[in-house]
Amino acid sequence: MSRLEITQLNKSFGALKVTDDVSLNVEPGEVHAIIGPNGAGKTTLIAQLSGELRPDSGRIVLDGRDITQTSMPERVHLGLARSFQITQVLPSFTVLDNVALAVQARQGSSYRFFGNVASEEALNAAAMRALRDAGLEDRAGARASALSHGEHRRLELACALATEPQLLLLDEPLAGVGGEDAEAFIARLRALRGRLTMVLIEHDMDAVFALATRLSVLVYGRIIATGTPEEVRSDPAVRAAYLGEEEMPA
Ligand SMILES: Nc1ncnc2c1ncn2[C@@H]1O[C@H](COP(=O)(O)OP(=O)(O)OP(=O)(O)O)[C@@H](O)[C@H]1O
Repeated sequence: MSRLEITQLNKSFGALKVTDDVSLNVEPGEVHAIIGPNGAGKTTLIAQLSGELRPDSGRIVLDGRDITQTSMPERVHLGLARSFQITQVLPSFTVLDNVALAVQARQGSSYRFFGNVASEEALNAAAMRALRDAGLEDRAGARASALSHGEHRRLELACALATEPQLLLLDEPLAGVGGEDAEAFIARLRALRGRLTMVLIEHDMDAVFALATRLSVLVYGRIIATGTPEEVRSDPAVRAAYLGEEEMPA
């Protein structure tokens, strides 16, 4: 069974068709990148997957369950997390406490943050696991406001991981992140490959080709190609669509 099945999804803003009959399967453990020129409809597609936007028609199925009409919080509960959107980092809280709050949000009211030592320890242990996966464990005690931009993005990743998602939607995780920070981030995401399924939108083509197991290319709301990085890279229609836009690695 596919982790995610998107069938004939359509979404328009007025006369502008932004998602045009999109069908796509994402298999468990894969990193599926969605690339395409500016304005192709990538963010709009992700927003429909997260539940922020409702499609006009079509179906979204997560692990065999139709979630097309399911609310955003319920989707999170079902194992779908959108990084960089579902969590708001609290700057005056420590890195660890920020992630612990995200763990607590997943666990609902069954845990209390204060008052019960055992539950607090469990909360912190789960938060530390997420911090390790995001490569931020050595910054656990720092205030979130003291983090660099790259570290801040990894904190957001840790908060998303704290919800233990089956499917993680990553919307331009490397935006504004450069150099070593970007490399560290890509290494973290690579290490997570196979453990959870990811749908990735990213403008940095080197990162996309380093991470994606498969890619879909979106142009004017339509998927013009889906395949492995090699297949997509050599597809003439894809190269034509990218001409004069973003660079495709040779
Ligand atoms: N809420 C909205 N109302 C009207 N038009 C919208 C809305 N959101 C997006 N659009 C339009 O839909 C089209 C697709 O936008 P979207 O942000 O999904 O593209 P994108 O591929 O993510 O672009 P980018 O790579 O530049 O982030 C654009 O033409 C955009 O102006």
